[in-house]
Amino acid sequence: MTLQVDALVKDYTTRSGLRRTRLRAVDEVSFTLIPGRTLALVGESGSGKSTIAKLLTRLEKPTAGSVTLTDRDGAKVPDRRYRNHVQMVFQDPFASLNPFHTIEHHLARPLRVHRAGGSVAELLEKVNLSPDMAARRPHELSGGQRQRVAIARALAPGASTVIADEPVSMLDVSIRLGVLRLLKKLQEDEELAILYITHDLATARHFSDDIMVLYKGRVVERGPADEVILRPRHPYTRLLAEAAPDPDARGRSMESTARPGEGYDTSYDHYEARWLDRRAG
Ligand SMILES: Nc1ncnc2c1ncn2[C@@H]1O[C@H](COP(=O)(O)OP(=O)(O)OP(=O)(O)O)[C@@H](O)[C@H]1O
Repeated sequence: MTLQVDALVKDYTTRSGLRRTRLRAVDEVSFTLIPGRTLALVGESGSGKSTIAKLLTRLEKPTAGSVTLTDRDGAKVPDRRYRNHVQMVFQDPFASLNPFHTIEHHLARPLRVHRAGGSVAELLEKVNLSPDMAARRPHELSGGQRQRVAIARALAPGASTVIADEPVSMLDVSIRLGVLRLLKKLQEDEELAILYITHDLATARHFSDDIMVLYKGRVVERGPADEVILRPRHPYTRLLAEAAPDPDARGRSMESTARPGEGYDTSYDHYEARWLDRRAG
């Protein structure tokens, strides 16, 4: 399945007193989500990222432009099947699961409704959770485990495309990497197409194939992840890149200065976790 987004526009009208003002939240945005690839959508607060997510998941209607899902043969997927294929993982794993229902309930329902095949145990295994989690309720799980359940629930209807809107920003820094790695693994094993929405350039670089930078509703830059980060062309991307340190460069300089047994562990994991930690603090 391929999700083709063409010249998408979303205008909002706001009122203050008698005055009505129109705001173009998304301005002629086009991109394609391809199986087995992750595209990062990066931009500051208010740049239009969540509006794009709402348009792709059909929570909102576009003012202009189109979103089309096509199968392997290039045939358009009918609207009634669109929702099975395009699923969302939200920022807040606490709000997105019903506290009164077990994990079993959360996962069995979409399996049944969409007759997608597979079992709750298989879904849990895909997201690296043990089968005994099924009997628990959301409050008995950690934030990371809940987000894994949210990902499993997105997969349950047989999703081919996942829109992940800041999927780790509310999680404890120590477990963010695990959840991002899981998404990466699913992208590869399940041939998922992922739109990774974030304001964080460092994780966008490491977990995405391509990056698209949004500024005031417009795409100002796009390309392979490394290229966008290392050779940003647009001044706004440069600003973002300067604000986010380059982990590779730091790793190299640490290696060259630290003697064996002292200083930092330069392995990617530790570095990234520390770096995320620092940002959070
Ligand atoms: N329902 C709405 N009515 C009016 N304006 C809206 C509405 N939703 C979003 N906007 C405006 O559209 C613009 C884009 O908002 P959006 O939430 O898509 O940005 P964002 O990049 O996702 O930001 P954040 O990272 O803070 O979530 C903002 O100026 C916002 O105020």
